[in-house]
Amino acid sequence: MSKTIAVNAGSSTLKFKLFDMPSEDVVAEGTIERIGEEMGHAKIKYGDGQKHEEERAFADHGIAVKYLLDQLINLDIVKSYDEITAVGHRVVAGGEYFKDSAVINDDVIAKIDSLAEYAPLHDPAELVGIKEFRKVLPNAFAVAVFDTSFHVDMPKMNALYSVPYEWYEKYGARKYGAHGTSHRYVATRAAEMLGKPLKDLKLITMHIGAGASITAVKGGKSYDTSMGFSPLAGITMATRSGDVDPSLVTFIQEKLGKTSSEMIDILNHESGIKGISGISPDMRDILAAADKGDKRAQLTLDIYVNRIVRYVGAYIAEMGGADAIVFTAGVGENSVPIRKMVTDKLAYFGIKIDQEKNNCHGVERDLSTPDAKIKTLLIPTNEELMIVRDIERLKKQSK
Ligand SMILES: Nc1ncnc2c1ncn2[C@@H]1O[C@H](COP(=O)(O)OP(=O)(O)O)[C@@H](O)[C@H]1O
Ligand SMILES: CC(=O)OP(=O)(O)O
Ligand SMILES: [Mg+2]
Repeated sequence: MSKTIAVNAGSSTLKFKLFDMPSEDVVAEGTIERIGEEMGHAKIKYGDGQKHEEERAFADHGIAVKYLLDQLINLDIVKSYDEITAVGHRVVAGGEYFKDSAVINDDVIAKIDSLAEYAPLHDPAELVGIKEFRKVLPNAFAVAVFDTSFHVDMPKMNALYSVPYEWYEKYGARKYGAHGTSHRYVATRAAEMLGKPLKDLKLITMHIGAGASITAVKGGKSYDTSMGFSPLAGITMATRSGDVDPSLVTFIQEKLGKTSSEMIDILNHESGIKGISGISPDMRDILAAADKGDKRAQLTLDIYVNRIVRYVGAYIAEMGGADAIVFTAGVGENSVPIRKMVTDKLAYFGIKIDQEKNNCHGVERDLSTPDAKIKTLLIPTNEELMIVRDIERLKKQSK
C-alpha cells in the first residue's frame, strides 16, 4: 500500500500527517514545536496508540525536518522511504501567481523562493522542508498547497488598499490573506452539514489558532478576509498584533530607536495576546488569569473577543447576510468560553448557541439553538486532508 505525507511548516512548528492511500487513514501524525527556541518538543503518534515524545532543541526547520525523516524509520512507521509515494507541503505565500496547488519542480521552487519576502516567517521554513524531502524522496509526487490560493481572486474592492495604485501594479501591494486551505475545508464541510450547495451559501469562517484569520465565503469563494498583505493583519493573535495604524509603528520606532524590521519583529512576536496581557501567548493562561481577577488578562479577553465580533459584523454587512458562522483551529475548536463570549456579543444578528451543545472540544457539531437566524457550527479543521486531496486531484490531471 502506498503512503502520502502532508507537511505543514508553521513559523515555529512542523506538523505532519502520514496517510495510507487510497483509504485516507492516518497512520502517523505529529508536531515539532518551539523550533528555534532553547528547548523544543516533539510528539509523534503512530501504530495502534503508540506515542513518541521528546524534549530537545531544534535550532531550525532543517533540523526539525531531518528529525522527522529519521523518526519515520527509527519508530518503524515506514520500513523504507519508498513506501511514501507522494508528499504535499503547505506554503503560506503563493502571491497572485499560484491560483491553485502546484506540482513541485525546479521552476516552482524558484518561484516560491522569489515570493518568500511576502511571508518571511513561513515561506523560507517551508522551502527548507520541500528541499529536504526532495533529497530523501526524489521520486515521490510532490505538491505545494498555498494558503493564499483560496483568496487570490477575491473582489478587487476587498483586496486592494487605499494607497497609490502603482504600488499594486509594481510591487504586488494587495491583500493576500492566509489559512486558505483551512477556510476552504471548513466551508466545504459546513455546506455538507447544512445540506445545501456551497455556491448558495454565505459563510463566515473563523480560523482562530495561534495565527488567526476570519474569512467571508460567498458562493464558495473567498469574498474578504482579515489577514492582509502578510499574516500580521486582522484580529488579535497569540503574538501577532493584527490591525494597527501604521503611523503608530513609525512613531514608536522613533521612540525606541528601532529599525523597521525590528518593529515588524515586535509586531509579529511580542504583541497580540502576549503583548497586551504580559502573561502568555496561550489563551488558556489568559482565561485562567482572568478567572482569578487579573485586570490585564480581562482586558486582553475583551480586546480579543471584540476584534472577532467586529470582523464578523463587518462581513455580515459586506455579504448582505450570512447563513452560518464557523469556529475552527486551536482556540475555535477547544475554547468553550471564547465561543460563548463571541456568540453572546453577536446576539443582535440572531446568532444563538445552546450552551450544552457548546460544552465540547474538537468535534464537528451544530451549536445553534433551533430559533437561531444564523447557524453557528464547530468544525475541526483538517488542512492535511485538503493537501492529500489536492495531491490526488493533481495526480489525475497530470496523467
Ligand atoms: N482549550 C483551549 N482553550 C483556549 N485556547 C486553546 C485551547 N487549546 C488550544 N488553544 C490555543 O490554540 C492555539 C494553537 O492553535 P493552532 O490552530 O494549533 O495554531 P497554529 O496552527 O497557528 O500553531 C494556541 O495558541 C493555544 O493557546
Ligand atoms: C499564515 C499563518 O498565520 O499561519 P499559522 O497560523 O500556521 O502561523
Ligand atoms: Mg495553523
